[in-house]
Amino acid sequence: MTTFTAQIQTHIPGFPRVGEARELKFALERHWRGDIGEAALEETGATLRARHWARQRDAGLDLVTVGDFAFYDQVANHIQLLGCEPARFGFHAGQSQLARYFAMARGVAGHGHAHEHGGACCGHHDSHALEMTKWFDTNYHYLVPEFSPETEFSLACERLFAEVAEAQALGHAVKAVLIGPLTFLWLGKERAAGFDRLSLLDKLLPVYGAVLDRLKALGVGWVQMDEPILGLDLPPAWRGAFETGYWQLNQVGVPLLLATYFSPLEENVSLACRLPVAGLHVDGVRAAHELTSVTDWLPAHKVLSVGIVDGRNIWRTDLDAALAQLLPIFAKRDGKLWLSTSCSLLHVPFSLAGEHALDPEVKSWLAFAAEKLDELALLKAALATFAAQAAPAPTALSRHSGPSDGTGLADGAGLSRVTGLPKGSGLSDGTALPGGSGLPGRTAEPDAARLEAALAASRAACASRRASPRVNNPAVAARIAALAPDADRRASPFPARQAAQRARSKLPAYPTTTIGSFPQTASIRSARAAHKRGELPAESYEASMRAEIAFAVGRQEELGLDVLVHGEAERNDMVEYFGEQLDGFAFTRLGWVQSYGSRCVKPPVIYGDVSRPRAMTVDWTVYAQSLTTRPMKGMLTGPVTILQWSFVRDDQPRAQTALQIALAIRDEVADLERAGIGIIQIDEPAVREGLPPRRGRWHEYLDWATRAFRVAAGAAADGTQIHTHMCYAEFNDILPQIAAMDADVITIETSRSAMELLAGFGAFRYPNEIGPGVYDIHSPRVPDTAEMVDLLRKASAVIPAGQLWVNPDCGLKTRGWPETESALRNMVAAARQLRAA
Ligand SMILES: CN1c2c(nc(N)[nH]c2=O)NC[C@@H]1CNc1ccc(C(=O)N[C@@H](CCC(=O)N[C@@H](CCC(=O)N[C@@H](CCC(=O)O)C(=O)O)C(=O)O)C(=O)O)cc1
Ligand SMILES: N[C@@H](CCS)C(=O)O
Ligand SMILES: [Zn+2]
Repeated sequence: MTTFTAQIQTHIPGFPRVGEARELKFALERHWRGDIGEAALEETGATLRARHWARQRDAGLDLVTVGDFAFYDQVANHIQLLGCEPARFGFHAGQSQLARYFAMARGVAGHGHAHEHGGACCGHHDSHALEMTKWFDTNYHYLVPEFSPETEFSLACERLFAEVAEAQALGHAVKAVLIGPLTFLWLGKERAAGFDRLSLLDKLLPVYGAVLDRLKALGVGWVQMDEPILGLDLPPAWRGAFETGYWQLNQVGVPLLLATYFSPLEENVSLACRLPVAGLHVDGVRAAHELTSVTDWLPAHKVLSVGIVDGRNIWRTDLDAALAQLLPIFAKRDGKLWLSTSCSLLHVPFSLAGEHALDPEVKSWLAFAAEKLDELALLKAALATFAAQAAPAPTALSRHSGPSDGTGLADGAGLSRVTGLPKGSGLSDGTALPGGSGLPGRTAEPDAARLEAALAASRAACASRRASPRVNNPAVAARIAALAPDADRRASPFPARQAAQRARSKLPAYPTTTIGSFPQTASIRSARAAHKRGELPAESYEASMRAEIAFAVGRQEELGLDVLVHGEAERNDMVEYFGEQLDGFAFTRLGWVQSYGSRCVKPPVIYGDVSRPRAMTVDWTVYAQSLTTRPMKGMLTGPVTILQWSFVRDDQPRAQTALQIALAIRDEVADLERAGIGIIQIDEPAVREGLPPRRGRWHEYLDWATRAFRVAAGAAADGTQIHTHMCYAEFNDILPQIAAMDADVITIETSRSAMELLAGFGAFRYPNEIGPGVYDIHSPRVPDTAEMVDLLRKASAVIPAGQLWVNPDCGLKTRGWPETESALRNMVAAARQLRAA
């Protein structure tokens, strides 16, 4: 067994950094408010790192990961490490590196305040924060590096090396992690026309070399180089650059583990396998079907790290299935195998330990970051045990390193050809063994009984999830089976609907509206927190939310907006709020996941068929409408966004889950309509980020995703105006599909890409009405009227004026009231100027 355990190593690509109780969030916000200094913030960082490394070691992992911590974002860390901070932040002598870092992440306003984050705001004094965009298909936002022909690189920050030393001083075996040079360049954006950022590679590689030299000098055993772009459609020049780049980096002589995740490698399998590195990590969940070819192609002297535990979702691993997958690979790799999570655990919550309110059955189906560490340790122990039982020494396993023989196992290995598991192991008989659920820790090698009990507990949980009556709801299945083929079509085409809606609402030209949320003030949040703690009765909580709604409606009337919103005071989050009210969803108490900087979200868990037991938004909306004679816009989150920002069941296609959510939203639309609401917005900001990494699969996704939206909206009468809203992404490459969603009005974020996006909409001749965001809500800066008039004039040049709406880029929940009111006042004035002209 010792021989096998020595050859099986466990590690993770990264760990959540915000802390079990969001300690980092609170420390950051205190620091930004000026309540604590840098030393105290640094101390929080060091405490969290130490705790998280201890977690990894105590769970039994062989290596702890260093370099995954960041005070704001891991890409921003690399911008500082590699010395390519844009010069515009007015850095000055004596300014600390951390202050420079936050300036870059949050912007520096000329008027003495920091911006919350990116966006092309404050262009006139050019100190706006770096843009933020989605990290691949996750709900995490990274800061976008900026590149131009003048960009220079240098080893400019000691932080990574200090963290390595910190971990070593604590006695850990360290694997450092870096974003690889190709992925770093790919994620950046060119700030000069006609410039190709790949041309910077020659300048960048020596700096990576210097970083690796330093890590080597520190005695780091392994460096994980994250290159997830190997799972994308790469232009040939980028593929070629991997060969030259890694040849150069390999010269340093520190073992490199090339890490890919989120997507299969496909045509890049052979490239990834032959690069001159010491090991390759692959996503064993999303690229499970490639495990055999990678196992076959990867030269025998290299380490294969299989990301067998899902780092993107929260389901407990089916350990039997995982072992069945691993055993043949293990045999082919001569017993030398690394086990890991598919990707960094940044994307899952910290631990299930505090989830006392979660239904115990559902809870038993889940594994968050801490539990996933235990799963890895368990898989290692099981694999070593089975291998030891099957053969006394690794030499008895296959030495075969060529293409698969089909069985995946060497003759004489003594493993069942059906399951890949040793006969009598108890793994393949499906019986749930009694015993503790405690998974093995590092303190002692788990004895056979403990291992068997832990495996049995895992098996029982997976079996309970498969068989549970709460997962399948026959009424939902019946409704989907009976869904009319034209359920995704409105009764009439857009021109007829537009006429009916204009007759009903009688809005002026350039109608003004907002995207839905108004400031989520500290008093709103603390009222909700008190209510959740049981200290504020439901009636008092509801009364205070009604007062907030009345306040927001009053302000909007006073500002002269045309289409009002209730302001979303009662919503903790635009997805979680709906998840809490839908059947088939579970929600957590502490299941926070970092979204950007200090901001977190708590994604709900979709574990079963989705249905809507009762109306979710009607009372609040009707109350808001009762306060005004102006149209009140109902506010819903769309099916694709609810799907994308939740943890989704993996036992049926995502398309099916999206359709179930769509039917629930469809019923809400019908209820709002019946209650007299004539304008309903169905937000779909996450449509773009749901696109599969490979373009070849876009079509299939866009078909079901846009249909889900149309099903949600499809029952609305012609005179009911359906809006949708999108933000946080570039949309120009999916304009036909956005148009096919057939919303009557789309409000869309435009300020980050200036009016580039609108040019796309204009060129495409987007057929319905559009509200291009006329100001960036991510900054407290108040844009003046002239600036917004200018943007609207530019918009009118490409889109017929009769199609245009006037609104901010996105919701105002992260803003304060003073800047919100001033900005909206200027926005209404801008619309009036255009009308007058
Ligand atoms: C539009 N965006 C969203 C994304 N994903 C979502 N699921 N939701 C989104 O809105 N992805 C893309 C963008 C990302 N943008 C943001 C913007 C803002 C936040 C944010 O502000 N997050 C808050 C948490 C919001 C929340 O859920 N609040 C709850 C609980 C609040 C809380 O922590 N309460 C404390 C006590 C507070 C007190 O005053 O006593 C507690 O419970 O301990 C609520 O309002 O009830 C954040 O703070 O990070 C996220 C993404
Ligand atoms: N209605 C939501 C959309 C955010 S993308 C809001 O206004 O916050
Ligand atoms: Zn938005």
